Amino acid sequence: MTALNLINVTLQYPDGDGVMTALDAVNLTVHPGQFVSLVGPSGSGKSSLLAVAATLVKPTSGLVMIDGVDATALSEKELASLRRDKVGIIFQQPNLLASLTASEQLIITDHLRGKSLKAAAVRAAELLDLVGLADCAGKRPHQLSGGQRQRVNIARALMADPKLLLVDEPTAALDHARSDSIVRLLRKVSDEFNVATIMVTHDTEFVPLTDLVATMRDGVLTAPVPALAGSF
Ligand SMILES: Nc1ncnc2c1ncn2[C@@H]1O[C@H](COP(=O)(O)OP(=O)(O)OP(=O)(O)O)[C@@H](O)[C@H]1O
Repeated sequence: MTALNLINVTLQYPDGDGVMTALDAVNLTVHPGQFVSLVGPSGSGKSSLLAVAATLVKPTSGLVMIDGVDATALSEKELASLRRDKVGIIFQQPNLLASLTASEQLIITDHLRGKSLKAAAVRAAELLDLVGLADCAGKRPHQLSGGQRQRVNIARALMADPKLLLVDEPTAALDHARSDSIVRLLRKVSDEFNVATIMVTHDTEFVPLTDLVATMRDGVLTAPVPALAGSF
């Protein structure tokens, strides 16, 4: 079973009298445990691809298969539960709730899914430990560094045990050392959780930590190639 399969996906926006093609017949297959870098110039369609894969934006045409389910055939309600159960989304800015502790940020997501508070608290503690924040469980966002907040963000995205992790510029707000450790953490998460991860990045130096790299240009995606140093 593939975690994500985009088949001939085209996304167009109205643009004056015509249309702007943000995604042009994009095909992409990502298997469980694969870590894919998505690179390309500004405005080439990377965020559009993530939004379509996250089922937040419906493509103009084509299929979006997540864990074997065709998301383009689902109702809004079915899509919301597919997203909640199968997709973890990590944006550049963590968007943590200012009044909640690190642990509560995680617990609340599981509680909203109908899990018991006790089970959610156990899972939250495990995940905070995994991301290296066992000592920070009781801290609120303003007591954490930028890198620590991004780690909470990653842990929160893992609460549902997603099949697909979509990560948009996770290192954009971080210095080099913190960026490196965040990408290494995502590598570890992909391996240990067998989750398919797509990371949009401008930092091509971190691409070799991933398995494959795909390049976007004017809405067209090149087939992914092995992400070896110097290969892209
Ligand atoms: N909601 C929208 N309405 C109209 N056009 C849009 C919309 N969202 C994106 N676009 C256009 O689609 C194209 C692709 O944008 P997108 O944000 O996906 O690129 P990107 O590669 O992620 O760029 P960046 O690296 O700057 O974030 C751009 O020309 C953008 O202006």
